[in-house]
This record gives sequence, structure tokens and C-alpha cells, in this order.
Amino acid sequence: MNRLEVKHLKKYYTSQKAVDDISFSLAPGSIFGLLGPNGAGKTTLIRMITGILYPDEGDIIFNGQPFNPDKDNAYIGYMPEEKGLYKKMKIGDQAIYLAQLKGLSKATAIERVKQWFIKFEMQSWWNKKVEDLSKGMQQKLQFVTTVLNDPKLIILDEPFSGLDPVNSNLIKEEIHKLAQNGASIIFSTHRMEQVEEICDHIILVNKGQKILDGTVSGVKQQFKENIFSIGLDSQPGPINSPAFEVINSRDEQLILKIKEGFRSNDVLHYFLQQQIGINSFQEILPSLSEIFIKLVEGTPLTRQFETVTA
Ligand SMILES: Nc1ncnc2c1ncn2[C@@H]1O[C@H](COP(=O)(O)OP(=O)(O)OP(=O)(O)O)[C@@H](O)[C@H]1O
Repeated sequence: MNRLEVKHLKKYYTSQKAVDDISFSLAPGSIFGLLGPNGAGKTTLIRMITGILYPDEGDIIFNGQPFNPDKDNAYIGYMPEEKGLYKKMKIGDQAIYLAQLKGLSKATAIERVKQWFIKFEMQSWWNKKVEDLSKGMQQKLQFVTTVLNDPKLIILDEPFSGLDPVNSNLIKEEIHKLAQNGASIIFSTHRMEQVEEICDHIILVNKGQKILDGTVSGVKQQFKENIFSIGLDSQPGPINSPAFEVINSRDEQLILKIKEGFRSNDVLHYFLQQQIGINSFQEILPSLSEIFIKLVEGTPLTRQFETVTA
């Protein structure tokens, strides 16, 4: 059973189709990247999945049942990009209070907060106030308060913003552990290299519509352009082959594109025929960043309703 199913979801504002008929599903244990340029509709989509906004149309199915925010919010952890912490409240008390709001008893809340504070080396923060923490420390606290109640669906909006590499790694490891234990994770960010590193599945939203949906490796395969890197044992002379063209070269290392109708074997055959040895041969897949730019570049920021003039 899917953890989450979103079916034909729509949210229109007065002049904008913020989310326009988006469907996708999310399996338990999956780490899912929700990508899109500024204004694409990601936050609006997340707000509907977390019960903050009602959809105009469409269905949200959580754990096989129609989504009921009052009941299901106890199983959802949402870390928004903007901080949702009380600035003046002591950090330990605040974490316990937020865990209780998610349905934990006070005793369990205290126990869990202590465990997480030890794990993340935050014990000394207990009596400090949020306003006394740095941006990165607040981000770490926000992550802990999001996962304290062991949610089944975790939504993280730019979770690494402001974090140093050590703390980023700490949180990455925890995200993987939470997924291994069955939580489904939606991860929204503009940092494509983080998506490649962390997510197993992505959807790309543009102008309120889903324009790409698949596994990270499947999407890269879908957009590959038959580009290969080859390492030779000596410098080749002028190359003239119908099978491929060289698009870049440095000494014995070439980047080449195999032409339509030809195969890798044709490239290998060409060099072997010239008595040139091959040290390495590897396909170069496009990065998610390249795919993202290719799909969204040059498109207007949002889809407006057509203006009707009398
Ligand atoms: N309350 C609102 N009233 C009117 N329009 C809105 C409202 N909230 C968002 N929008 C519009 O809906 C569209 C989608 O916005 P949304 O915040 O969901 O995008 P996003 O993908 O999260 O963008 P970003 O990456 O910049 O955070 C935008 O055109 C935005 O201007």
C-alpha cells in the first residue's frame, strides 16, 4: 500500500493556477524529491498534503484512507523553510511541548527529546532560548522537532539551509535511517546535487503541473544523450568516423557522442583498428541540474488565467 496518493490535485488562486492537476504516489521508505523553479507550486502542494490548505479539487489518500488532517497530522512531520519555533521559549521545553502537540505523552516526549538531544549533541542547549541559537542550530532543532514523534510521512523544505557540512551529513544520515525504518520522505530543495545524493524518486513541477516523474536513475536514463568518456593509451590522430563525434578532448582522454544508429562497440572497434589501446570507457549521464534547466528554462514563471476583456 502506498503511504500517500495525490490524485488530480488543484489549487487555484485568483489569478494563478498554483497547482493544476497534479497526481503522484509515494511508497513507504521512499525518499522523494519535489523539484521545481520558484513559483512552480511546491509550497502550495505541500500545504495541501499537510492540511494547511484545502484543495479546490482532487483527492489525497494517506495510508489507504482519505486524508483527514485532524487525525493524520499526528503521523506527519513537516519542516517548513521558514522557522516555526517560538523565539522566547526554552529549547528543551519547546521540543517537549511540540512533541506533545503531535500526540505524545509528556513522559514519552521527555524521553524522546533527551534521546535526540544526545544523538545530535544538543544537551547544552536545553535551557537556552531559540533566539540565542545560530541559524544552523535553529535548523537542527527544527529537524529534531519534526521527527520526534516518529512520523510516517516527513516533509522537509530546504532542510540543509544554513547547515555546515558536518551537520548536513548528520541530518542526511538520519534521513536515510528514517526511510530505512519505513518513513516516507518528501524533500523539497533547489539544490540538485543534494537530490542526486539523497533521493530515490523525483517529480518536477513547473507552472503548477507535473512535467517529470520517475526514479533518479530512470530520469537520467531518459535524458541521456549517448555521451561517453574514453581513455586511450596514446593520442589519436585526426578522427574520422561515421559512428561518433568528439565533443571535447584533453591528451588521451576524449568525450564523444555516439551518433544515431551506432553503438559503443563501433567506437571501440574504431580505436582498436587504429592500434590504439583503450584504458577506460564510460557513459556520461546528464546531471539532474542539466535536466532541470533543459526542461524549465525559458518558460514563464507562472501560468496565468487568460485575461478576458469585455
Ligand atoms: N496566498 C496566495 N495568493 C495568491 N497567489 C499565491 C499565494 N500563494 C502562492 N501563490 C502563487 O502561486 C504560485 C505557486 O506558489 P508556491 O509558493 O506554491 O511556489 P513554490 O514552488 O513553493 O516556489 P518557491 O520555490 O519560490 O518557494 C506562485 O505563482 C505564487 O505567486
